[in-house]
Amino acid sequence: MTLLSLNNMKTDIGQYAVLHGVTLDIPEGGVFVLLGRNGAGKTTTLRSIMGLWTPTPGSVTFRGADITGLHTADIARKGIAYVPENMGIFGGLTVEENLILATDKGRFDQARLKRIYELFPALEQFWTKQAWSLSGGQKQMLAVARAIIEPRALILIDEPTKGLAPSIVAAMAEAFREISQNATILLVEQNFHFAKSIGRDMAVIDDGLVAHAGTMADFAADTELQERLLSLSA
Ligand SMILES: Nc1ncnc2c1ncn2[C@@H]1O[C@H](COP(=O)(O)OP(=O)(O)OP(=O)(O)O)[C@@H](O)[C@H]1O
Repeated sequence: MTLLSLNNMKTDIGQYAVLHGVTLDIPEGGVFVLLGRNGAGKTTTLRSIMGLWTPTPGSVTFRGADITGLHTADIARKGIAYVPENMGIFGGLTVEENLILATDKGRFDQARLKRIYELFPALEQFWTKQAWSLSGGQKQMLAVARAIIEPRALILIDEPTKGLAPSIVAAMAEAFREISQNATILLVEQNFHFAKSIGRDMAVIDDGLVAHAGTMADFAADTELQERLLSLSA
């Protein structure tokens, strides 16, 4: 079943046309990966879904309802969370404060909190530490934890592995597999090996358009296509 549909999204940033008509269906469940070269329009696609840019023309349909042009907070309340590339955490606040601010009602659901501790034990360990003092990987874990502190159907995550050590990347992959049992993850990722290890479906954005969409297994097996669309050799 389709969870999110992007229909001919054209997004301008100031005077620049960045997306030229992105059309894509994201099925419910699992990890869907958006790949593409630098500057292709992946972040702009996530921001257009989240109402941080408004596609004109074009539309975003979530669970069958048109959410184009809604305020970001209203889009979040409909069940979409966003982990931006800069992570959006508050360095001067503790881990606990960062998480409580991400709750809907200013209090924790203890069962969800327990699950977050299981996924990311470092967050329990550093519960009272200010976020600036965490490592890069721990900050990323906090950012993802903020996105799942309330039940959300769709979690948009922008380049979570950037600059992280391989052991942290592996832990992140494990966490994403777990999270995607109960939610859909739309992941922008430059690390193709990471993307390949967790993605079920995928698309490549190139120059503001969807250049390819299909299963990750098929794409991973097609080195010629990878080379053409990503300039990668597997
Ligand atoms: N605020 C902005 N003002 C002007 N141009 C922008 C702005 N944000 C993005 N762009 C331009 O839009 C294009 C797409 O950017 P976007 O961040 O969506 O790409 P991306 O595929 O996510 O790439 P990257 O991996 O480098 O983040 C780029 O050419 C970028 O320079």
